[in-house]
Amino acid sequence: MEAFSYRDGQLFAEGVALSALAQRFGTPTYVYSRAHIEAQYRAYADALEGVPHLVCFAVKANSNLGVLNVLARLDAGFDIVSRGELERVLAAGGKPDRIVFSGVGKTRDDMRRALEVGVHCFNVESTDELERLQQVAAELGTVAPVSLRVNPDVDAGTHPYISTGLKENKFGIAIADAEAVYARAHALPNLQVIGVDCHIGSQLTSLPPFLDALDRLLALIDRLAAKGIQIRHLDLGGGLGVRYRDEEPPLAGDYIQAVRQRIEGRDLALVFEPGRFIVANAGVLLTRVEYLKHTEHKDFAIVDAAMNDLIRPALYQAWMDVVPVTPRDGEARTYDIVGPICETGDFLAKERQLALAEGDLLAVRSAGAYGFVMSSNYNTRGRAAEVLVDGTHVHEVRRRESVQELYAGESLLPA
Ligand SMILES: Cc1ncc(COP(=O)(O)O)c(C=O)c1O
Ligand SMILES: N[C@@H](CCCC[NH3+])C(=O)O
Repeated sequence: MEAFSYRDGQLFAEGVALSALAQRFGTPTYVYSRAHIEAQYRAYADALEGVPHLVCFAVKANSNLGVLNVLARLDAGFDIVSRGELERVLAAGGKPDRIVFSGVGKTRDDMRRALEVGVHCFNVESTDELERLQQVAAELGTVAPVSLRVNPDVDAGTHPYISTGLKENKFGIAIADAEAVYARAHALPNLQVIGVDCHIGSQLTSLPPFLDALDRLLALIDRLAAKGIQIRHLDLGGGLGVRYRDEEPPLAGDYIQAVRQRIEGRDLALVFEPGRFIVANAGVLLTRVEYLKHTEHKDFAIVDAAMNDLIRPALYQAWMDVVPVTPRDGEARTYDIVGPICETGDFLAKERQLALAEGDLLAVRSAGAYGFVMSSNYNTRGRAAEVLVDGTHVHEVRRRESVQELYAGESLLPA
């Protein structure tokens, strides 16, 4: 579904004009659509009907409590990578036994807390992590449910920074070593092997890499079964791409159908960890043009959002659509849309044809995933507000960071 659309010459988020949100909350502000988040979650959950499953939203994509709460109310699971994400999920009403804990650097403290609350599964990424988890679980007198994140060595065909399933990446346990590590996990008294998982990369726009990885994991599951190690769930991670510009990623329903066909006849539950797919197109970053600067070589629109608010263009040269909230008549020019930060890399978009005037509002689309969560205070800029639109209702799910908050917690040296 389209969460953001034009009516009466203005861009709306569901039933609310973005111009009204800018007036009420100021800019820059992230705006999310509840209906879109729900529809995207359901695209997974509905396609999985009839198979035991968990759709664990990857919290790293958007950890706003309001957003997590929308998903918790749908009984979603969550994929976390830190103690902070764990506490957020619990605060938002997520159930601990629907949480999978991923990440290559889990600390003892992370493990203790996750065991105390009773997460569904630890996705273990190395032998040393396995030994550490055994120790922590033994100290607590409990048993940790584990899955090994296997690196299947398939090329996800995505940006190298977000490709994770090749053997040169830091993630997971090489598939060639997996059987030995499973045997070790099986032998440790305070671990219970329940699953196998992989995550080969993000923003995948075709099915073959997913299915290739799946086939390798199924073969592994068979080899483990022959050794008496029963795998109960198969976690295929996240990674399903979305449309930023003209990509045509597979439909979630087709992806899941293809997976279901391949596991037919097996006694396996399915786990997925979608992040971007659920929230990317549920959000925009609303920003205002501060200045138009025309130089001999270029036209710049200097806006009040910057790379500290949305780093994807600077970090990955990601192309994100920028549209006027209230399109105006007049001559379009080719603008670079840049922020106020003292870095040449501080741009949101390059060479866009727009008719603009100072004070105009722009929306950076597809900003619901890896937007606010990757923001910083660089240049001592307060972080943006976040609001969630639900029909004609508006919830301020995070207020703008104040100037005072920017140095709270710091101190001068003693006199
Ligand atoms: C282990 C794991 N699961 C899930 C995700 C979510 O990925 P995406 O947002 O591409 O669905 C990631 C990030 O790529 C990840 O590292
Ligand atoms: N942050 C990346 C995705 C990273 C995925 C995390 N495993 C992006 O904005 O596209």
